[in-house]
Amino acid sequence: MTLDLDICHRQGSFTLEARIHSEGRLTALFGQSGAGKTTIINAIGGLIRPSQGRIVVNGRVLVDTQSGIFVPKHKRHIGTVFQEGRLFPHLNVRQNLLFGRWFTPRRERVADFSAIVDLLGIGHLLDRNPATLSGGEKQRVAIGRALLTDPQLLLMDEPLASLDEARKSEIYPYIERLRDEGNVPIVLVSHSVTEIARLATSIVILSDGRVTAAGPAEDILRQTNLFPQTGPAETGALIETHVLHHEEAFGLTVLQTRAGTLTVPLLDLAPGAPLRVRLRARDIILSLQPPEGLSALNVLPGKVSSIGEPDGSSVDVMLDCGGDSLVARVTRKSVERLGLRAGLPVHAIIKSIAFDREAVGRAPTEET
Ligand SMILES: Nc1ncnc2c1ncn2[C@@H]1O[C@H](COP(=O)(O)OP(=O)(O)OP(=O)(O)O)[C@@H](O)[C@H]1O
Repeated sequence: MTLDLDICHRQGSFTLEARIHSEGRLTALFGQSGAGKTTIINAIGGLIRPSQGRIVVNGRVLVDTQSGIFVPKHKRHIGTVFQEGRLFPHLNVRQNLLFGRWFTPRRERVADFSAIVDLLGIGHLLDRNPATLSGGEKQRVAIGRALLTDPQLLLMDEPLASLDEARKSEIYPYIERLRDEGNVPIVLVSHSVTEIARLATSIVILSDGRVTAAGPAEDILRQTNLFPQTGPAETGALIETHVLHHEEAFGLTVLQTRAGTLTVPLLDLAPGAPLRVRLRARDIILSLQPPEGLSALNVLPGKVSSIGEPDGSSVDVMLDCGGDSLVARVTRKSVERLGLRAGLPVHAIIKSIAFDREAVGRAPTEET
């Protein structure tokens, strides 16, 4: 899918001036409260009319203020999922799911009800009333309802914001499947680094109504300075791995990366399954020698590729570990003490705490 958006919109004292080009299957709009994320979603969905500019989805012009084009909301074929699922309380789950269909002419109905129900794991909920569902279940039904309208694009405005961490972890795999198998590109609004690291293929960062950075998720997340609020704590590298084998006696799974293996808590996946692993910059320690007598199980050899600008007492050290780009956040003092410089061979020691559940997700599969 391609999304081309170049708009200017004023609302009150706020001005949005955003230009976005994305080919990602799941494009995350990330930024602090008030940055303009929802305004962009509303402009794409047709809820607001931008003061100026163009919006083109998959080559179809939805808005072009110069030539007076403004496709109305109901003709855009765009599905939206909001923070609160907004299910109809008087309809059961099946009726909620089918509701969206009523607005799609019969000949244009392509979405397969059972396939969507299976994808989202909501088959057992069909006769239930929304009031009896958990927050995560409600959101899965809301996603299903949006998909059944046969959208060409799915907008998700902080769909997980009202859920606790456990519910979020429960729903991530469904969004990953949707991203990889659903054939509907997604634009997701989020202000959680954890969420975008897990789900996004492309990231657009917004600040005060402007795009401050945009690109493939792995390129953006490595630049911890782009995330001044949460960056140093949460950002880092995304690497693609696959399951090598399990060590069930120890409750562990061994993953293959380009530079070596990583051992993580046992995963219920077959050998060969592709995975995306987030390695946070703050969870990586550097050593000049191969470490010995250490409890950490994960050590990847590599070399320093560059050293970032200091940020207070810390600095980001970019590493090349067999072709995987990692980033370690260390103190300036360590840089000096270890004599770190581009080209120097090092060992990246990854703290075992780095592998909490939400940091290990399914790797986006190639678009077909
Ligand atoms: N109808 C409106 N009239 C005037 N100002 C508005 C209107 N709607 C939104 N704004 C302002 O526009 C700015 C951007 O709002 P927007 O909802 O797009 O931000 P956001 O990045 O989605 O924030 P959040 O993460 O809090 O949802 C904010 O300063 C908001 O107060």
